[in-house]
Amino acid sequence: MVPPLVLDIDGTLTTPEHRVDRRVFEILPNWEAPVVLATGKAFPYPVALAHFLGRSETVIAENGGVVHTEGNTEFAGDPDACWDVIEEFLERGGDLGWGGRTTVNRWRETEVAVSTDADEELLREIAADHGQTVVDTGYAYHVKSPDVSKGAALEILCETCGYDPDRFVAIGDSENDASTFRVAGESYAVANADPAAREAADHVLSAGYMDGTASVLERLLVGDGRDNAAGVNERDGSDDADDEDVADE
Ligand SMILES: O=C(O)COP(=O)(O)O
Ligand SMILES: [Mg+2]
Repeated sequence: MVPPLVLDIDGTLTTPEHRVDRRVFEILPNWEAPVVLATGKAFPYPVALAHFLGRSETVIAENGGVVHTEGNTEFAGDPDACWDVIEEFLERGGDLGWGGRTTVNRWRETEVAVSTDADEELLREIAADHGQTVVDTGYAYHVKSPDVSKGAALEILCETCGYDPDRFVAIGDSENDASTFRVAGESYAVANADPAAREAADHVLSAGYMDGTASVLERLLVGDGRDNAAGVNERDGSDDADDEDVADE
């Protein structure tokens, strides 16, 4: 029996060129347990991906600012405060980036995404002054409420759906996945993960992007069990035989 999954999108289900990897459409449509897409992207993106996978729209978007399951959508965060941060950031010479009018924030409901070309120090200073925080996902700086996270959203979603969070296997690549890793029963950081994700994960994979994710999913499918899925070395440095999927700790 495969476990339920909570999967990040950018950097985890994608290629290094930021495209959704074809294996997502080979493996996930028939996964015989819940699949939760948990992303920093705006709400429509995981909904569309779930739809085109032929799966239920059970998604976490905007770093936990949106929790959506069939028929129930919950929002968290303070978008007005986030936009106040942006207004002051622009007044003080900051730039949202993205080359002007884009869809990056068009459907975002609870936070604001700023290009990683922006003045990070100024953005962080102003966000703190407004009681907000900045999360760097490697794809964008997200100005968001500090008490909003993917992990907190997973707990809400599990409560709503009657799932046990400890049954979930989580895979991700950046600091916005660390809270998910702390809630899920088992967690994997792909090789391209940032230090925060690597530190929070139970296992760090030697393969990056969807190569790493697929190595875990394929192991779970053949019934290696969660203890022997890719990333078999426990963080406690047990002397399991090195697995080709596991980075040297
Ligand atoms: O949109 C981002 O900045 C990151 O998205 P992700 O959480 O799916 O990696
Ligand atoms: Mg990611």
